[in-house]
Amino acid sequence: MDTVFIRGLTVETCIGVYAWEQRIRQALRVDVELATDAARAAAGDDIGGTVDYAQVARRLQALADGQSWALVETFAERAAATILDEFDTPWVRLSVTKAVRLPQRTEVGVVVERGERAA
Ligand SMILES: Nc1nc2c(c(=O)[nH]1)N=C([C@H](O)[C@@H](O)CO)CN2
Repeated sequence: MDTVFIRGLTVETCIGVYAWEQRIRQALRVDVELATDAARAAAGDDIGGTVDYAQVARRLQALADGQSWALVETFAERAAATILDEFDTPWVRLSVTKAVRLPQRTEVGVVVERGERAA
């Protein structure tokens, strides 16, 4: 199985379980891997034969812009479902990372994997 990936995409959204977090926007780092057939795309040398990672990145920012969330899990789940629904891929792994103070600056987050991964 081949993958297209996006690493280190920063999106801003309203996210957090505390009331103060629902009044601000915070940055999330999103890393995405999605299944594709790189040989098919390469044979035609055509963006139509693969998933356009630029379109995926724009869609994820639009999702982040359009709603507020309590949990990073919720954003990750919705982002994975959106990719499977709207792009030509059967499988996605998506990692969402948030910077917090615990009390020192720490990265936290979640990884979800959805769909069927071909052999
Ligand atoms: N499993 C999770 N635990 C926590 C989350 C979360 O989204 N998933 N969120 C918070 C707070 O919003 C925290 O990030 C504020 O700094 C705490 N635990």
